[in-house]
Amino acid sequence: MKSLASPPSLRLTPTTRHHLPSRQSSIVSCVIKSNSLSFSSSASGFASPLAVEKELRLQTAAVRHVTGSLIRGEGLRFAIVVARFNEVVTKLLLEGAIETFKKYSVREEDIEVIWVPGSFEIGVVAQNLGKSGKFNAVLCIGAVIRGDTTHYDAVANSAASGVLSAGINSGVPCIFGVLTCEDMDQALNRSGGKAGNKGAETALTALEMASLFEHHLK
Ligand SMILES: Nc1c(NC[C@H](O)[C@H](O)[C@H](O)CO)[nH]c(=O)[nH]c1=O
Ligand SMILES: CC(=O)[C@@H](O)COP(=O)(O)O
Repeated sequence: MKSLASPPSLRLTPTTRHHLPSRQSSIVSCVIKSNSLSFSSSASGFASPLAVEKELRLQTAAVRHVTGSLIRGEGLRFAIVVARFNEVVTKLLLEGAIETFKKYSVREEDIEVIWVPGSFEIGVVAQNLGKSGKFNAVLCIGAVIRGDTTHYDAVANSAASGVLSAGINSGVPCIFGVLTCEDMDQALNRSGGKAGNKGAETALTALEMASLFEHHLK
């Protein structure tokens, strides 16, 4: 029995039995388990696993897969909206984001940083920047940390829906880099501590989305 990795376009139900027409007009039976194919027979009248593999490749070769690239940052322009609230955290997230942009060949002069009082204010500014037509993506950075009241939920949810609306209304990718944490420890862990730097991670998302729009969706 031979097993081969399933191409990404073949998302078939686990353990479903499928009949695949072969070029010699015989029928091949195979069982698809998660991401691999197991062929049940090679008796006469059945194509060999190799023939099936070839067949599958032929069937999926025409499907176009489009993703943004992380290796073409040069020439892309980014705005970063940063909340001053919990600045000790947001400054670290910002540093992570800028370092990442530079690592991926984004020029310093193509990065603009705009400070706002708190995460609640990010959305309206992101939308304005998106609509300006000057940027390929807008990265939004903030840190919402739970206090004693329900204020946390209002700010965190407004920040998320504000950034989402900004992207949809402007047609420019607006990336959500706002931490929503239970306490300062969690926030510091995510801004260069034990859990990495979410600012750096969201910069990668911004690069991928900017490249997707620039090279494929315009
Ligand atoms: N508590 C947090 C805030 N609160 C401030 C709001 O974002 C806003 O500036 C104010 O309500 C005026 O509109 N902001 C954060 O970014 N993080 C918080 O934890
Ligand atoms: C998450 C916050 O907005 C925070 O500053 C508010 O704290 P509290 O809920 O104690 O008023």
